[in-house]
Amino acid sequence: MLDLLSEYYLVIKALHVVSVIAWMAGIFYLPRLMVYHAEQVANGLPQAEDLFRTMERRLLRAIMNPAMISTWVFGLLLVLTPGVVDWSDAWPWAKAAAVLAMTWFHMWLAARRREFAEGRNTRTGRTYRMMNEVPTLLLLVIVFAVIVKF
Ligand code: HEM
Repeated sequence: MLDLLSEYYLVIKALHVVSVIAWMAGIFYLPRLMVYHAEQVANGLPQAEDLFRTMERRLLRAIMNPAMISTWVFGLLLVLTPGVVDWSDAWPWAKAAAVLAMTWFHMWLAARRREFAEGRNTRTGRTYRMMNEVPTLLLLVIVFAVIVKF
């Protein structure tokens, strides 16, 4: 099994990066949709709500959830590959903390999506704009961790 992981190391890493790109695309786009959604409702223009709800549901279910799962699966396979992660370095710990925070952010967005779907959103467009900065900061930590390997 470990031999197989070593043999397919680069293929698994490529699949990991492709999954990461799809996950990040959604994680940046969904809060943006929520900014416009919250502002439309606040401005007394709820006509487009059904469209926003459909876009938010499809983005989360069809792209973000599968992409998050495959990022985790391929990432954990990389962790299990002999010689890839040395836990006495700092970078795997920094990356693990940032990846857990990214997963929490995904869950936070999923909970907000449910509120929008049920007409229970209480947050303003400004809040979603500010929350949009969270994945940017986490992405910086993750990419520096895996590339610079401090
Ligand atoms: C979800 C849990 C994750 C796990 C368990 C994980 C684990 C790993 C591991 C072990 C590597 C191999 C490092 C190497 O070959 O030296 C790797 C590579 C990589 N990961 Fe992750 N990762 C996860 C999520 C993420 C996320 C969320 C991002 C970006 C937002 C990301 C970006 C990358 C990149 C760009 C590489 C390639 C680095 C290189 O080839 O130098 N990973 N990941």
